[in-house]
Amino acid sequence: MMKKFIAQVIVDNKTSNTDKPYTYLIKEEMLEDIREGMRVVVPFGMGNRLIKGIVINIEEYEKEFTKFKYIEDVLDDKPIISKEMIDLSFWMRDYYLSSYLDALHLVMPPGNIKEINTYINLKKEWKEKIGDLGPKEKEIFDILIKNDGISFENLKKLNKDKNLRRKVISLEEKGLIRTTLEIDTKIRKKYERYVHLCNREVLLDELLLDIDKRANKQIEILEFLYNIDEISMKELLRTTNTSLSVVKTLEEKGKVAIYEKEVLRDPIPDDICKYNKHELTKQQKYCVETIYSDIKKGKCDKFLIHGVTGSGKTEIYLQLIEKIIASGKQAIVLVPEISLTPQTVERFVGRFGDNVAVLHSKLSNGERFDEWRRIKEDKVKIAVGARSAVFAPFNNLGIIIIDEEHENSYKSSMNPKYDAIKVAEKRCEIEGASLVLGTATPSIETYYRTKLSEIKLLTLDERINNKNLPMMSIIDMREELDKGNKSILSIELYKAIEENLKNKKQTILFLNRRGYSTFVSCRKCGYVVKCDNCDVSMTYHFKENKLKCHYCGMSLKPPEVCPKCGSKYIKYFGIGTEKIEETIKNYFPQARVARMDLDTTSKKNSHIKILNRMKKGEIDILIGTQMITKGLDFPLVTLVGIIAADTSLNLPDFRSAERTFQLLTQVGGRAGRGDFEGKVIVQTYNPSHFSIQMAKNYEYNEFYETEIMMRKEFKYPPFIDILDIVIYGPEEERVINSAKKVHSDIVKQLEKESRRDLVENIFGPNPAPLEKLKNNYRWQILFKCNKNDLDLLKGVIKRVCIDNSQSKHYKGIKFNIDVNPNSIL
Ligand SMILES: Nc1ncnc2c1ncn2[C@@H]1O[C@H](COP(=O)(O)OP(=O)(O)OP(=O)(O)O)[C@@H](O)[C@H]1O
Ligand SMILES: [Zn+2]
Ligand SMILES: [Zn+2]
Repeated sequence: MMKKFIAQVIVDNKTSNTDKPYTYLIKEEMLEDIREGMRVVVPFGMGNRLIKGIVINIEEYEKEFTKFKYIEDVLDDKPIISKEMIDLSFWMRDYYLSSYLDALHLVMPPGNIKEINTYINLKKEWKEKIGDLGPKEKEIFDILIKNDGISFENLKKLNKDKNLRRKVISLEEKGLIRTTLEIDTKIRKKYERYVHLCNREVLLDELLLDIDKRANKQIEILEFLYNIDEISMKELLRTTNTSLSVVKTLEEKGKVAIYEKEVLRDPIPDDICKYNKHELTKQQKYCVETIYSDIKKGKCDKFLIHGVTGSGKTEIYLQLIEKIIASGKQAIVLVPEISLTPQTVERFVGRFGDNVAVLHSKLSNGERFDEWRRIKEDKVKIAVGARSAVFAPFNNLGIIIIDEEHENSYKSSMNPKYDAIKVAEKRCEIEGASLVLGTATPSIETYYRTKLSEIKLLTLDERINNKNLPMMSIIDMREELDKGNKSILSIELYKAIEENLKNKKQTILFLNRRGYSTFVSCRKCGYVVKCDNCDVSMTYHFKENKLKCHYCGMSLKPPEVCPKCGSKYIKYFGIGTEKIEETIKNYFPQARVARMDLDTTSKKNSHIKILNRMKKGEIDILIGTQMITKGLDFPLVTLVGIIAADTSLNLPDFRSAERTFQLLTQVGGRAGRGDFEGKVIVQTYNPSHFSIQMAKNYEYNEFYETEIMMRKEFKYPPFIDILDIVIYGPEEERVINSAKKVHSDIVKQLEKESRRDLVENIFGPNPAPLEKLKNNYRWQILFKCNKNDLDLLKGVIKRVCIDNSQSKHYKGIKFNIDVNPNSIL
């Protein structure tokens, strides 16, 4: 039997019963053109409808192959995804139980693959090289001359050459054309007019021969252009101080060419200052050298830099990256989305300039695609971004650095619900790169792995210039009430702010909440205003005098009297940043106060503006939520007040102690970074809690030891894995019945596998903590399982839920599966 080649293709068809690779035969003449990671057109289904897909695997095949169809066409001249990234996405699909398409989507160029095309542009110098072309190539090139910028697909309609693709590649190799991927979005590309000389081969005198000697401006422009490659029209007019009409005249005379050129949308502001290199401290130097010597030896190890706040971790990253790119490799830096502040970006762009691509969620689709392409085409060496930057399509990755590794925003809430740290680790293994995690407050899971020697620990226990960590004092708010102080500020915090203002220093006040007050309730009967769709309490917003649901966005006018008992004593409880702002302005009318939370920063750049004012010293007191905990480095901040530590302590989550410790340490770490001692004041109703006491004394190791014991005792990660299935849908009864069916099917399957022992660690089905969300009822089944059993359990869940999701039992029902969720709300 003859040998043939087959390709596995994932087709772009969004129903889950087609979510598997399909096998296609490759025509012999196509074999040389097709690679893994390229897009193809294939006949699909009964009617052989032509659809697009992506090749994930090519192999030889010797068995019966008559039942397979042939690939119709190849759409790319180069793979758009590397083999390594395909492997990474399949690993994600397996680990997080997602679909092929969802997993592939993450590693693909942004946007819809249907909208991506290869475009062909002439290079400026094509005239000089046209001599080398054979007759067939010449034929193709003639089409290109008439259709500069044509898509590959359209070129195919104009030229039926069987080897068109190879000829185009050859034209590119000969330097006549350039091919680029481009996305056909509705977003307009950005073009600018450019000018260059038509004929550069002649001497300048010859060029000026037929120009009137009195046409000074024309001569000046030609002389100017003679010495440069090309220039944008705007700049030409400015530098030569001429008008457009003069350039137009030269165009008519055939001296210069005016053409449109695409300029890449560049999301990085131009006014970034240079960020100079620091001479490393001994501890910093030790980190850089240890990690780099490892990399030089070709090991691809994992490191945790545990460095106290203000110990100069960023400088370590920067100097490591410098070495990595000098060796010809590339670097990815992940930072939490909310720390993608100008301050962070400035450090990377200020050091490496144009070599940096910045990826964040506020990019437009066009900007995102351009950044993706700059990375893919090796125009930049460094990508800085939030979670999804872990998929930056570098071809020769040397290092992935993850700053603030303890942050929960590295876990995605969309399918696949991946953890960027785990994915980074996997990617480093696949591509032979090193992984560096950094934080002042390592997550319990990561620190545990340093104890197991899976991750190498590097410690920085000193701040730069030996600055002291700020003094932290804990205020018992119950005692304040006993003393008759009903204000939200303790006496100590009040006095400290007053003093700080007098000394012309800056203060940060932190609150783990937003809005004016958390909820509205009746003091007489206890009624609480809740959202009808979501069954969660609604939040009162003072300025608009409205109640809002933070899940579905519904808003209401607050009731004047209690809807239930008619009493007038319906009242606003709790405090929010707005309320603090009001109180502070009352107490300190002379102070310049600003507030930073989701409400004040929803407009693009507004949060940058607030931080800039802070940097310039135009704000005395900054009030904020989570947004102000991370990465900020303002030398004049000497006082940090934490209004209520209890909000994080009382979260219904096994990580609440860890979160509280991290929060106090991180927020506290914003103080005293300059030349002045810092001070932190923590207000709480629970002052003796170990997370608060140990944060006060900066005792990370003690905190870790206490917490890890509890995790072991109560069976939590890192000792086990947690799996969470939420079953949801619009009809309550169907949801409950489905949840019960899922549960009993899983139990049956486990019995079949002779693993009844696993059943005792299944919790539920129960109503989920958020029982109703956006008109869906939600039930939940939780699993705690030993690491060794995770694959088995996932296999069972896959069979019971995913493979059956189209069955009639589950009509109108959806499953939300999360492997090691951040929280189970
Ligand atoms: N070797 C050095 N010499 C002098 N200054 C330095 C040096 N390294 C870093 N710095 C400066 O020290 C300050 C603190 O550094 P950086 O912000 O990187 O700390 P960090 O460890 O990331 O802290 P955090 O975890 O709180 O964000 C910065 O202003 C930085 O410019
Ligand atoms: Zn009432
Ligand atoms: Zn709602």
